[in-house]
Amino acid sequence: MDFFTYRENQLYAEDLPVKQLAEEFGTPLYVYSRASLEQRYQAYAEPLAGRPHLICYAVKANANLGVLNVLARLGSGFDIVSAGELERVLAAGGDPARVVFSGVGKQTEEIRRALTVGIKCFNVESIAELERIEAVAEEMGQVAPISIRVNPDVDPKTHPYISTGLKANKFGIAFDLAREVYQQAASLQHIKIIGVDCHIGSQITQLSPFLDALDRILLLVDQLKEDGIEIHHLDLGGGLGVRYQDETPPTPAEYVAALLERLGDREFELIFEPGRAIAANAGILLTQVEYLKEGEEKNFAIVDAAMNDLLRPALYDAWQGIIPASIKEDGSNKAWDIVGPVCETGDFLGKDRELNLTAGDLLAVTSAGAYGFAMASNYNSRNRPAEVIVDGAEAHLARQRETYEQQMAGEQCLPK
Ligand SMILES: Cc1ncc(COP(=O)(O)O)c(C=O)c1O
Ligand SMILES: N[C@@H](CCCC[NH3+])C(=O)O
Repeated sequence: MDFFTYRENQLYAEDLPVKQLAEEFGTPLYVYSRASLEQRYQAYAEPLAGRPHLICYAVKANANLGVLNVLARLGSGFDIVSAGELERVLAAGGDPARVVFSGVGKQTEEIRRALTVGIKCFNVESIAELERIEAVAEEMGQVAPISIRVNPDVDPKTHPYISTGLKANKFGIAFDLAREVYQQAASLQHIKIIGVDCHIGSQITQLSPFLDALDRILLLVDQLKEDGIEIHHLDLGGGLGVRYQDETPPTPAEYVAALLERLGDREFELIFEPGRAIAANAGILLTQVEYLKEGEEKNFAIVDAAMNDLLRPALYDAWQGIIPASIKEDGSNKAWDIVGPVCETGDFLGKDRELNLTAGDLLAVTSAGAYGFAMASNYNSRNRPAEVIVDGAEAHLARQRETYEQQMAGEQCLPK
C-alpha cells in the first residue's frame, strides 16, 4: 500500500488523488503504480545482484501491456503459459530470449511460435509434451531448450485451488519419475536440457515449503550429474505470498537469502517467476457505491464493480481490503457487505466491512494488481474495466474500458 496513501483524508495513487482518476476515467477502474511495480521488481533483483539470475515475471498475474512494458524496461524476463501471453510480451517490448514457457497444455502452434521467436526455455510438464516438443523442433530443424518441471510433492500450505506441487496436482512430472524423464530427454536429438524447474503454488507465506522443494531439486540435480546431465539453471518458480490482510510472508530479500544459503557455492543461474509479489500490491480497483440497501440481517452496499471485474473473493473466498477514497469527518461506521450487480450470491468483494458509507462514495479494493483484471470476464455481458498506470503526477491510460461493440465483435446472428 506504500504508493497508495492518504493525504489530508484523500486517498492518493502516487501523486494523484484517486477521486480525480475516477472522474477522468470512470469506474470501475484498475489503477497501478509504476513506482510500486519497479520497487517490487527491484526487491527481487537486488538480493540476486552479482550472481547469474533472471526474474521472469509471471504474466498471468497482470498481462496489461503497460505493466509488461514497465517490467521489460527494467530487463525483466517473463514466464508465460500461452501464445497469447507471448504475443503480449513481444508487443510490450519484452525480449523473447528471456521468456520461459510453463503450462501443462502447450499446443503445437504455441510450441512452434515459441521456437520461431527463440524463447529461453520450455518448462516441460509431461512425457507427452516432451515428445511433442521434440517432434515440432525436428520439423522446424531446431533444437528446443528445456527444463523438466518437477513436482516435488511438497505441501505449500496455501489455498487448495492454488497449490500445484503436490502429487495430487496436475502440474509437473512426479519427483520419482523425473530422473528417468531427464534420461529420455537427453536421448532426443532436438531437445537440449538446460535446467530444472519447479513451482509449488501461490500465495505461500512461509519459507519452509520453498526450502523443502529446493532440497528435493538439489537431490535430483546431483543424480543428474551422476547420469552425465549438466544443469545450467534452476527455475524455482513463483509463489511468494503478499500481505492482503494480516499475513506476514517473507520479503523477497528474506526469501532469496534463505534460498541462496541453501544453495551454498553451487553456481547455477537462478530463475524466479514471481507474479503476485510484484503486481498485487502495486494496484487497486476503484469502484463507486451505486445503492445502499439496509436490511434486518445485512446491510448491502451495491457497487459498480463485480465478480466479473475481480473474481478472487468469489472464487477463493479471498479477503482484500476495501477502503474509502475520502475519509469522512462526520457519520459513523456500520457493517456492510460490498456486493456487485451480478446475479450470483457469490458476487461480493467483501463481507461485514466496517465503513461509513453514503451512496455515490468512491471505494478502493486494495491488493488488486495481481489476478484482478487478468481474471476479469464479460459475465452478465458487462464491459471489462479500464486500467491506468500512475507515474508520479501523471496517469497513463493503459487499457480503455471495453465497449459493447468490442464485446460483441465477431459474433453474428444466423443468416436466416
Ligand atoms: C508456473 C507458474 N509460475 C509462476 C506463477 C506465479 O505465481 P505467483 O503469482 O504466486 O508468484 C504461477 C502461478 O501460480 C505458475 O503457475
Ligand atoms: N489466480 C490465483 C492465483 C493462481 C496462481 C496461478 N498459478 C489468485 O488469484 O490467487
